[in-house]
Amino acid sequence: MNTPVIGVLALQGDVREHLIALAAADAVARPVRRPEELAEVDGLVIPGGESTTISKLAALFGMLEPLRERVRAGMPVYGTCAGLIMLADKILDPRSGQETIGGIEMIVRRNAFGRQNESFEATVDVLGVGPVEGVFIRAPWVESVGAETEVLAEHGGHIVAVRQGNALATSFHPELTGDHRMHALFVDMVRAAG
Ligand SMILES: NC(=O)CC[C@H](N)C(=O)O
Repeated sequence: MNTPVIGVLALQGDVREHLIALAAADAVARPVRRPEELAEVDGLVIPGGESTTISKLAALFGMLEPLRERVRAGMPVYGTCAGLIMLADKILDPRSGQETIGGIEMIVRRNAFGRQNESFEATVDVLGVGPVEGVFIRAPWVESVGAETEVLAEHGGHIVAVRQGNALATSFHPELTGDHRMHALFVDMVRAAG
């Protein structure tokens, strides 16, 4: 594959920052809102924001099933924060009616780091990448993972980065730091899948 085309799910959340980070990591990046747009990308980033809102809008825009299908078919996907929640097979504390795309065998806890610690930065050692500065904003953590899920990083004894096949997810926001190594890792995954 030459330059991979990577979409950023643009229903809600910090879309622009991901578009910039992907472009810096040598991908062609574009927003994706509709099934026709999803069909044209080689990989997809699901940004942070509010997972309940993203879930609602994905259903409203007729995107939930197309997203599930493409993830099931092996399209590389990277979820950050609320995006990680969207990739979980199970949410421990969902709002009523809250749906996910799924794809990673894991159970996640929303807003897990608690009120005292709603937003913070921490250095996180990511397997295969090294130490990165993680920005956590009302972040989830991963309570437990299945046999096929690889844990890439922990913070304070909690899982904050995982990978299963072509699906990557982090509790933190790498798009806010100007360090594009997590996006570069994902662009490599998209290239390898093509
Ligand atoms: N920064 C974020 O993406 C926050 C996630 C949010 N707390 C949620 O449950 O969706």
